[in-house]
Amino acid sequence: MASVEVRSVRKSAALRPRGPGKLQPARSMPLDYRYSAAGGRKAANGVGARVAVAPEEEEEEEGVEVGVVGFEGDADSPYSSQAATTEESPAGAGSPSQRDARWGDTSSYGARKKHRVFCQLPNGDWALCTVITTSGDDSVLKLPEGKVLRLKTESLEAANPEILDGVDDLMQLSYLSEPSVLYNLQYRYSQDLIYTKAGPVLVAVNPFKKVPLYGNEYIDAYRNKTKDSPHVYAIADSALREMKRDEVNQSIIISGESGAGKTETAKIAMQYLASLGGGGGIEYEILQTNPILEAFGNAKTLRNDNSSRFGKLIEIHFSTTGRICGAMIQTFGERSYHIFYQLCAGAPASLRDKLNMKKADEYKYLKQSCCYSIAGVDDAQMFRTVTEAMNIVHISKEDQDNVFTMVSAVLWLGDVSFTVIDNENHVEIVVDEAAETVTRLLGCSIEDLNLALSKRHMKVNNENIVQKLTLSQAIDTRDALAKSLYASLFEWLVEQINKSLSVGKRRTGRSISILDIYGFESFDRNSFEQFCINYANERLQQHFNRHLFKLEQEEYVEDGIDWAKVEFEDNQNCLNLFEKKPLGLLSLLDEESTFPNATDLTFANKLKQHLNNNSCFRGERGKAFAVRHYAGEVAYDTSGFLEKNRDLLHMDSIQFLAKCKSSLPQMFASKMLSQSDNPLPVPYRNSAADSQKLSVAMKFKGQLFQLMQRLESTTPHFIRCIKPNNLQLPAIYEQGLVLQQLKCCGVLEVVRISRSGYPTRMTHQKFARRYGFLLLEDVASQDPLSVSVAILHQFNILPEMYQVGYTKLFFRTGQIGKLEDTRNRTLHGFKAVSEGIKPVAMQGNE
Ligand SMILES: Nc1ncnc2c1ncn2[C@@H]1O[C@H](COP(=O)(O)OP(=O)(O)OP(=O)(O)O)[C@@H](O)[C@H]1O
Repeated sequence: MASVEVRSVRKSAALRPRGPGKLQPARSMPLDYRYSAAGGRKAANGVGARVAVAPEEEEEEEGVEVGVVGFEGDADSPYSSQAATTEESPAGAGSPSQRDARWGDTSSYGARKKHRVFCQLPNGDWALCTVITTSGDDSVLKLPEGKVLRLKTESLEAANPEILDGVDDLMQLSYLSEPSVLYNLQYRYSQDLIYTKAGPVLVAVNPFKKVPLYGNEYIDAYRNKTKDSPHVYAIADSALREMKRDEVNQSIIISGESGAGKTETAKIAMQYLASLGGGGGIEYEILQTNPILEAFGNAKTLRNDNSSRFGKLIEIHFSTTGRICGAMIQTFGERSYHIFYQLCAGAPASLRDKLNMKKADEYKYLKQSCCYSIAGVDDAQMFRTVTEAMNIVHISKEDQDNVFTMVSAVLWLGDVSFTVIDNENHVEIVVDEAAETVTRLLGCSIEDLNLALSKRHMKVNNENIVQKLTLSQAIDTRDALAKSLYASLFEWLVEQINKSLSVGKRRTGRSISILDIYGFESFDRNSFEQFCINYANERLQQHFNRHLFKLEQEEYVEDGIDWAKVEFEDNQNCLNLFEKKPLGLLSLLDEESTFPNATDLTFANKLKQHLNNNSCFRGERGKAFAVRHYAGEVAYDTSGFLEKNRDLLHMDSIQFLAKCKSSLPQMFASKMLSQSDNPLPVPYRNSAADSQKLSVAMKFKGQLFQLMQRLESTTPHFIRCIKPNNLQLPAIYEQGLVLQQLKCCGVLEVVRISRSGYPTRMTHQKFARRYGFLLLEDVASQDPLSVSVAILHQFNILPEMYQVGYTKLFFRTGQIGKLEDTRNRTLHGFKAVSEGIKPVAMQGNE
């Protein structure tokens, strides 16, 4: 979206911080929201169920032996034979076990002496405690810090035995309740184990400090498989292996809220791929795109000191030998900028003179935030890092100068001021240092600049007239020009980077794409930006659902294996609400944007008129409406929607750029003109209603569709980044905040389905071809199914760990990995691990 104002740099309404609890609480989520039974409502129950503990009772209970957790041999233990099942078990109404039955993981549960349980504290957090006694409906519990309290037994949640504390895959938890998951992640987080698997998904909790988990030693360990704990490296490694093994493009899809760690995670994944696939030098260039994109595309916001204001897909291409041979970056969305501060702080004297640079706090656009530095960041040093990175990705010195000239022009444009020349508030620009510097940097005359910013050509009743602009119109025109110059500059820069990384003829079609996209947003006030971001997240969620729930289960059914369907929340209805033609949110927005007399209020009324019966839509008072997103309900304020959606840079401004003598403005203008497929001759395309230019929302939708298409042809690997606190500080883990994010991305359902499902599959042919040589006999002439079954027997894969479908074998997690290890060891000439098997034939192997 080119809709973020330049003046929003480092602080703007759109980038306001998200304070604790700003995401909608369960109360405001859809009524049928799947977690409601276990989440917010229970908070009320838990707290309401509290009964005061009399001091003497406390005394008495203190005497009871605590601290020993004895689960072995206990009928209620998750380790008892019937409890080990992953199937849902019936449970008493309203009991925690019933609530958790939805997770399909709990056996019938009753609080027993010495059991560990979770109880909910008045602040809503869950605390792990020990049952001291149970009598009637109540249990007396001991909190970790020694306090004793009495609660209704039915408000308690079963806790897993100590042996499961901190397991590295949530799938291993016997009780998969919200408190268990929160506790497990917190347990690991407190030991700097920030990565945890949730079945196929990697959960990454932002440490907000350096953790000793990266670098060559770790990369080697994951490459050589001497480490297998959850890690971004492990995900990147799987992507690389699967790309080679299956000859299918891969994607690593990283999502999470602002400040959750997506960009860092993307860099860590790139680092691993560069290290394993590198050698030719291009990998270094790819890594160096990060400082450039961050300088021009990231800004300090109150939520994140280095917040990406754009989405990024980087496609890394590999040669047939598995070496990186190029990359391509696609960006989408809004952008704002560290580079202003870096240029002010770091430009060498000659450049400073040439661009007539001032200090950051002297520019109007930068003054508004009163925030000129970021703790721990040296802007001048960053400027040198950026220019060095530009050298590495082959952006010539001349082009670099042109880029910084534009950055300076944007800053100086903000300082261009106006004088009122008549009593109708019409204006002219003030010819001062600002105006003169802008004209020098862009290569135009003062007259041209004045004309562009103070007058507008209009077509009224087929007649061309020149309208003088009022002060506020002139300011808007100036800001729109600055914003558009910057947006064009960013786009151009990405194009140059792509040229430099271009794969050209070396392209093999094999690639790993890393997607770093802004997460779901819900603030007190949500505008057009949140509307677009949340729409994108609905699409991505559907991709996630499709791969982890829908396709997976469809495949089981199609292949005829024994499978009980697991329900999941499909967000198709919400996507329809956005995309349906002609009565979806986007179509209605576009239609209204083309009416000259339409206002944000008429738009809101139109939505209410047509969509009130849609279960995902709720009309609100005045200009507001709410959407029931998969992650909760968000209320949008339509103020500014139409203007932001039109986002028209007036033709006078485009023509002004086209006339400038500097090379970049000319290039930007011709691009803007070519992007517009308006049939009218240019001089007459003068009003918003005339323009056939794609609306911002439609452009966004188009980019999103392209992105989804690209992702659809890849095998996805998902990483969900979690922000443990809003303070950007280490060692603070806010349960409510973490839970909200886990809910937003359906982590618990994924674990549930993966635990009972068969995430790895392979056709009989491929399986026989790949592992057949490990059998003692010559299998070339046998049919693939018999060979497959023979392999399964040979390697003692337990019957509950796989299913044989019509066309494929389906495995529970981890089974193929064992076979793969054996295959690799055998291929490398080692003795096969399993019962002294030696290969007799190597037929059919790659
Ligand atoms: N693995 C990590 N190790 C150390 N610090 C981290 C890690 N991941 C994130 N951080 C810290 O958190 C900050 C925010 O991370 P990042 O910029 O990646 O968030 P983001 O999700 O991309 O946010 P946005 O959507 O606003 O761009 C980083 O600047 C860094 O300080």
